[in-house]
Amino acid sequence: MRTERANGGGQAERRDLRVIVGAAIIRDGRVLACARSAPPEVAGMWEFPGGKVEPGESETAALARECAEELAVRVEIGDRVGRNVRMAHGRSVLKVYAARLLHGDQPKALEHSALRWLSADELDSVTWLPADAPIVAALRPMLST
Ligand SMILES: Nc1nc2c([nH]c(=O)n2[C@H]2C[C@H](O)[C@@H](COP(=O)(O)OP(=O)(O)OP(=O)(O)O)O2)c(=O)[nH]1
Repeated sequence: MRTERANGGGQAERRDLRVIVGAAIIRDGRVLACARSAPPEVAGMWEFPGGKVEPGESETAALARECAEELAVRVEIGDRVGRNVRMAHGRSVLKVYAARLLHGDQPKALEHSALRWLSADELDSVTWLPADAPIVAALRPMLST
């Protein structure tokens, strides 16, 4: 039988659901997009920095950890961007949060093949991972032109 629990929003969520968090890091009206370097099926496609939330880890802690590991930056996590996006036949969910860089840190592509700061007009200039489409749409009005 499927085990369910109430999450903060009061909705039922599967206990075995894998949560993947992403950071929409915004600076001067642009968002940081990152090109995946692996695996081969998605290499060259663009995403928000982030990754899987580890057991017992909060979503914001996971984001801070992933941004440090992938980009060598410290971030402040803000509001959610867009909705929960179900992936992998419903076994995982992508949640993206707005974020800003702290202490003047400059992102370095430690795990990605490229980084780009995109304005609202440039959001469609890269090929995002398919699950990111509704997030990118929600992000557009948040980037000043
Ligand atoms: N980080 C990130 N992952 C995304 C996005 N969109 C999207 O579909 N994904 C998918 C790609 C992967 O299947 C999964 C994230 O897994 P990952 O392999 O990057 O996670 P991780 O850093 O924890 O990796 P690992 O420790 O397991 O190697 O979520 C996005 O915008 N950001």
